[in-house]
This record gives sequence, C-alpha cells and structure tokens, in this order.
Amino acid sequence: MNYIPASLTIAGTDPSGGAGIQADLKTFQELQSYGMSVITSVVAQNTTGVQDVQHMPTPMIKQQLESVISDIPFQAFKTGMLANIDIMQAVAEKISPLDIPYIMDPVMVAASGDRLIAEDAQIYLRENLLPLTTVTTPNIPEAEVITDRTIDTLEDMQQAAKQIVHEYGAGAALVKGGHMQGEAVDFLYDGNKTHTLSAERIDTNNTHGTGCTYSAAIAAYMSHGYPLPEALQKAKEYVTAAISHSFPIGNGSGPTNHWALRKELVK
Ligand SMILES: Nc1ncnc2c1ncn2[C@@H]1O[C@H](COP(=O)(O)OP(=O)(O)OP(=O)(O)O)[C@@H](O)[C@H]1O
Ligand SMILES: Cc1ncc(CO)c(N)n1
Repeated sequence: MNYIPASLTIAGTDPSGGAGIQADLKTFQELQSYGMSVITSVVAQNTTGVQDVQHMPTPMIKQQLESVISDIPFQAFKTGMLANIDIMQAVAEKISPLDIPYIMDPVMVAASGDRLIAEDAQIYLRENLLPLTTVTTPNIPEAEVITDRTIDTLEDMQQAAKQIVHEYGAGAALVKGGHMQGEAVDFLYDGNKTHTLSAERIDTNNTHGTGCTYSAAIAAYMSHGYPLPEALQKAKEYVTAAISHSFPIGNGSGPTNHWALRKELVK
C-alpha cells in the first residue's frame, strides 16, 4: 500500500456517541479512512439535548492541529462545531496552508435545538472560513443564517446553494433537506451545475448526528480520491443507510447506525 487514506475532523464531542467527533471517527473507520481528531469543545450532551459545554483553550487547539499536521499525512478534513471567533481564528490559521479537500459542516444548532456557536461567530464563519472550503454542508436553518433569507421551497434551497458559492466564496455548497417535508432532497451547487441527491424519507426520530455523519462520510470518500459529486453520492447512500438502520436507544432522538453498510456482522 503506497499511502493510507486518512481523514481529520476538527469538532466538538458527544459522549453519547451519536454526533460530533465520535460520529466522525466511527464514520471514518467504517469507510476505511484512518481517522484522526482535534477537539475544539467538550460538550456534555446526549440524545435529549446539551447539558453543558467547555471550550478548549485556543493554544491547545492549535497545538493539537500542529501535532497531527506535522506527523501524519491526510487527504481530507472536516470541521464541525467551532464555537466562537477565537476558535475559528485559530483553526483558520492552521488549516489555510493545507491544499486538500476541506468539508465544512457549519454547525450552529444541535438537532435538539440547543445553540452550539456564538451569534457573532456566524458572521465570522461566513466571511473567513467559507472561502477556504471545498464544500460546505448547511442544513436549512444554517443556510438561512448564512444567506440571510428564508428558505421555504426546493427552489429556495437551490438559490441558497448558489448564493453561498457566488456571494460568500465557498468552493461548493450542499444545502440539506432533512428539515423539509417529503423526500429527503439535498442540492449540491459546484460552481457550474446543481446536482440533486434524493432519498426516500425514513419515518424515524433517530436522526441525532446525521449532519456530522454525512460530512464525515464526504471527507472519508474524498480521502480515497473520489471527486466531489461522486463522494457526495456515496456519502448520501451511507447516511441514508445509517438513518434507516438507526437505533432506538436513549431517551431522545437516537443515533444513526454507523455500521449499516457492513456485510459481515459479529453475530
Ligand atoms: N428522516 C430522514 N430520512 C431520510 N433522510 C434523511 C432524514 N432526515 C435527514 N435526512 C438526510 O440526512 C442528511 C442530513 O440532513 P439534515 O438536514 O438532517 O442535517 P443536519 O440538520 O445538519 O443534521 P443534525 O441532525 O446532525 O443537525 C441529509 O442528506 C438529509 O436529506
Ligand atoms: C459536538 C456536536 N457537533 C455537532 C452537533 C450537531 O448534530 C452536535 N449535536 N454536537
């Protein structure tokens, strides 16, 4: 083997294992990309919501990034929860020189409704991080914050994806339709063309961490060398399988099943 496909996630934690760093590492592992992680915030959360948060000091975030970057080559990375401007600045400084795919999940609010980033950081993210991305993956409420307009229809979603690329400089934008009614449709605008990714809506409440899992899967497939539209198509299949085999565990919105695509089970 000439090189080991590897992926890095820069994000917050979820001790209940369904979202954040934990979901990302499980996804990397399942998709055979060597998984590495830099922790930005420790979040006390579970399937019912967020109970407490503590942010890592920025020198420690920078040091974690240096430790990984100086030692192990990787071919793709993602960011998830970047809670405030200081953290965003520290991360931007370290990732700017990297010339590999950057998938940004612009995490703002957890599925439970708990806010995960400071309000002024939303603007900073738009102005300073979006231009560094290969693709950003907002859900509808996040796309509304970024574009400063409401999104009610599939047409609005497509317009938002274009605006995020042309006005804010993202490499590409995937606006996800998990929060819409009907089919689970996402739109990718790659700068030239809009691609539609759709799947049947699965009737489940177990969607904790779907966004994290999806963006981690895009990073993992890109680390294997798949170009963006193909990586996205495969990641959509992965997240759909993970939702359709999700678990009714915990007292709230349960996690997705990260091993849903496995052919051989332990028993
Ligand atoms: N019930 C469902 N059935 C099928 N696909 C779904 C369902 N809910 C969400 N999806 C899909 O899952 C992916 C994640 O989308 P979603 O918009 O829910 O992300 P998110 O809100 O960022 O996730 P999170 O819950 O982690 O905050 C998208 O491809 C979306 O279409
Ligand atoms: C740490 C973290 N990142 C992202 C989300 C969004 O699902 C979450 N619940 N927790």
